[in-house]
Amino acid sequence: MFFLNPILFLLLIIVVPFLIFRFLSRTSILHIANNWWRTLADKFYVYQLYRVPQFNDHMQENQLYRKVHTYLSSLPAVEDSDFTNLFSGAKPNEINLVLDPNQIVLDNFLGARLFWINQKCDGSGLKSLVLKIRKSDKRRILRPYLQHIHSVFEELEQRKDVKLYINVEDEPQRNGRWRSVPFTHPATIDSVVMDSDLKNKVKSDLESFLKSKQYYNRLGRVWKRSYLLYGPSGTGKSTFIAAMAKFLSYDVYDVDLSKISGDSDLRSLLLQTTSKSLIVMEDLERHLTGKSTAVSLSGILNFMDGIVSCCGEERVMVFTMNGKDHVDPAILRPGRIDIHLEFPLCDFNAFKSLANSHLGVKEHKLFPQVEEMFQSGASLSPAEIGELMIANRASPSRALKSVISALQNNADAKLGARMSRNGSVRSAEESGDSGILCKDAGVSTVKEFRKLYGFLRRSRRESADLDDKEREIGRQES
Ligand SMILES: Nc1ncnc2c1ncn2[C@@H]1O[C@H](COP(=O)(O)OP(=O)(O)OP(=O)(O)O)[C@@H](O)[C@H]1O
Ligand SMILES: [Mg+2]
Repeated sequence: MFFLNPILFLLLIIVVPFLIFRFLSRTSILHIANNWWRTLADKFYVYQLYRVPQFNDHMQENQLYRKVHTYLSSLPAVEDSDFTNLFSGAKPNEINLVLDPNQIVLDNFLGARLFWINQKCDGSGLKSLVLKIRKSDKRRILRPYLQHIHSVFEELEQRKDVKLYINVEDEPQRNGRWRSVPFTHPATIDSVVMDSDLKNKVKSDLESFLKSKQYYNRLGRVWKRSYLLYGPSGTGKSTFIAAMAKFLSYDVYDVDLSKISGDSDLRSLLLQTTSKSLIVMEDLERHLTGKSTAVSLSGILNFMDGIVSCCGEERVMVFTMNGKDHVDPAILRPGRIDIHLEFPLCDFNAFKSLANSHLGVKEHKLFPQVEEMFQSGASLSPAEIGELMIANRASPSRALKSVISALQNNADAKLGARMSRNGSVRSAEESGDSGILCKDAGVSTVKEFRKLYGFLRRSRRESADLDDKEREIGRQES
């Protein structure tokens, strides 16, 4: 008999349940049964709910929401949940998991089960995270759990990528006014061409700012530092801002004043910025002198003083201008602007740094000619020189010649401008309107012109000679 054979019987009671379990585990039946059991067990507990909204009534960002959101996104439970969103990250091959509206994430802490529900209110579009916790666990768990979220968030912040936030037009149906993208600008403070002493001073100033929380608190001052970067176009102001953000590992908030509807709008935008951020206002003097923004001078002064910032914590403000001559001195006073950094046009030293970084050239036979051009007063921005070098990087000689000819054009243009100014001075003299000072200035200017004009003719000749020589060498080589 089959049942009397003990070996066959043993095989049957082991193999059959194994096969059944294997079949069930490959389908969703076990998973469904497990979920039903959990739902049923949950019915026997009383739960308490805590809502963490993204914004308060004044549309100021709730920092706890940001912390919880970052914490939840890092949990393996998000990966294991039945439904979640996948987005490509800033780095190649990086995939980010992003919570779906109404997704529930389960977390375990000190033996307690906690649920987070990612809620989106349909009418307003505002988001919030709802924590569901058993009442019996609440007293034991809640405080240490929130503390745990805070510590994990701080740890994640150390490793996070920097973001660039841009303010958009007011869209009430969307969340907040800032849109963010990963900030991947390649500039570093070392890659920006500027005086090396100045560079080191800025670095140590930023480093000491980072360590000065207690100091600012003791003084009762907002923990912030303000920089003014000023200089002609293409001298590296925006590039330096990117380098500062990278140095500090701070997010960048780029305030576009033309998209702000008034002082209160500027204030509410600032309330939505976070600490550890670099807040940037570019071309400030253009906005102040023109009609490109609805923000008033006093709105900007309040913003600079940081009195409107919610927590006044760890913010570096950077303003840029092409020149500060026509700017209200109230803006520039100490305390509002802590550090003034000038970004000048290239001199010969800056040119040599650019030649080194862009062409890999430390010395060249054309350098003396370039130096003479700078000494005569010709100048170009690092952006202009850098572009010429990049375009001709295959041939350093060609790159340097194109820089020389651009410097010559610049000198010609300056000469032309001064000649025409001088002409108008002379006609004013002839009409008897000018004072004695103008005559003196006219005489010295004529001397300068002669010097510059003689130099230009000489340098053109030298450059032509060099071209001939190179052509000759080229012919001989071929
Ligand atoms: N000092 C510099 N060192 C290295 N690169 C520079 C420097 N200045 C300018 N550049 C290069 O020139 C380009 C333009 O520079 P950037 O936009 O930073 O100038 P800017 O001063 O902000 O000009 P604008 O006033 O017009 O906004 C960038 O690609 C940058 O790499
Ligand atoms: Mg710029």
